[in-house]
Amino acid sequence: MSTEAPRAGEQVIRARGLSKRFGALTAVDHLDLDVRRAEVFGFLGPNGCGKSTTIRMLCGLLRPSEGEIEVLGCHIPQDAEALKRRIGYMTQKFSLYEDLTVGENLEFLATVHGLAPRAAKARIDELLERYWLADRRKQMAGTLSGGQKQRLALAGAVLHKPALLLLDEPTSAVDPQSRREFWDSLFELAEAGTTLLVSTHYMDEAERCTRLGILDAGRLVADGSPQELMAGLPGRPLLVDCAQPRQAQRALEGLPEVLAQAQIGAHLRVLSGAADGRQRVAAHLQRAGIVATVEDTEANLEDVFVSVTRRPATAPETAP
Ligand SMILES: Nc1ncnc2c1ncn2[C@@H]1O[C@H](COP(=O)(O)OP(=O)(O)OP(=O)(O)O)[C@@H](O)[C@H]1O
Repeated sequence: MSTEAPRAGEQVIRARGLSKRFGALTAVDHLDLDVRRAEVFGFLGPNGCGKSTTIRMLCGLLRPSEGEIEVLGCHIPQDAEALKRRIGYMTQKFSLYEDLTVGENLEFLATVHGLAPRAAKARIDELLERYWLADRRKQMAGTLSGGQKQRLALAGAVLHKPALLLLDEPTSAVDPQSRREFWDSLFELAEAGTTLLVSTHYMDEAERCTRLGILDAGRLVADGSPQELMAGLPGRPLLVDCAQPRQAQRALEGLPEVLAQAQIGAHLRVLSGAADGRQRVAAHLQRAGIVATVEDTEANLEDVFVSVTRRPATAPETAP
């Protein structure tokens, strides 16, 4: 087991054949995963596809049914205790002590991590400044706003300067401004050499990742940089603008030139597998009596998501 901090380009997470079964349900199904130092690796996938289960196995919190895991040179689950001192883990529930003040939450964590009192005080002062919480030090954590709780949870997760930070939907409970600020903080950490694995349902967040893994029903169905994944789309994306996108979607169902389609807002996005897909889709809609304009459009990550999972991405608050 290595105790050194990983060097640039060095592998931080390596998983092979990772599986987790809960009774008859296979939540994670023979997953291979490689994450290198200072990557911001985004984990995407529909609800229930196995993201949290995978993250919990990588942290050593959940025992795999099958497979090998090596994180920061630690073999999991054997070296799970040693690994816990070198990683940070944060979930959407934030895991704060609501009846302790902001300062007391961090002091408690400093004790857990065995920081000497003087070093703990300096580190806590630094983190309270960095995450705009200095004026909240004496406030009960339970009375903080969602964005403030999120910043306190991040401060707690990085208190011991972990080499790897695993974040499970850390932004699902906060507003768009707090989400952007939170991601700026994540990039600061990555620039300083921290490796990040973060699960999200937000495509704007996924676009900011250096690499993405998309899970579907426990399997890794896509892996690459956002640019690579968009360049590798199997068809051409089309934007269908019409008054009844659902009706248009039904009319196009089953056509051989339609590889995938999803309603995004008031539009229908169609992935066409034919060179003359735009004309064919327009003609088909016209024959079905649907008034629509069909345009070629730039590929985006939503198209990638739909093409590999056959479902539109759903942000947590809009999930069924
Ligand atoms: N302890 C458990 N016991 C039984 N089933 C479980 C347990 N934990 C997770 N599951 C099941 O495993 C599957 C994967 O769950 P997981 O939480 O990993 O998905 P997810 O991708 O993180 O979902 P979401 O995006 O909704 O958070 C789900 O069907 C879930 O119900």
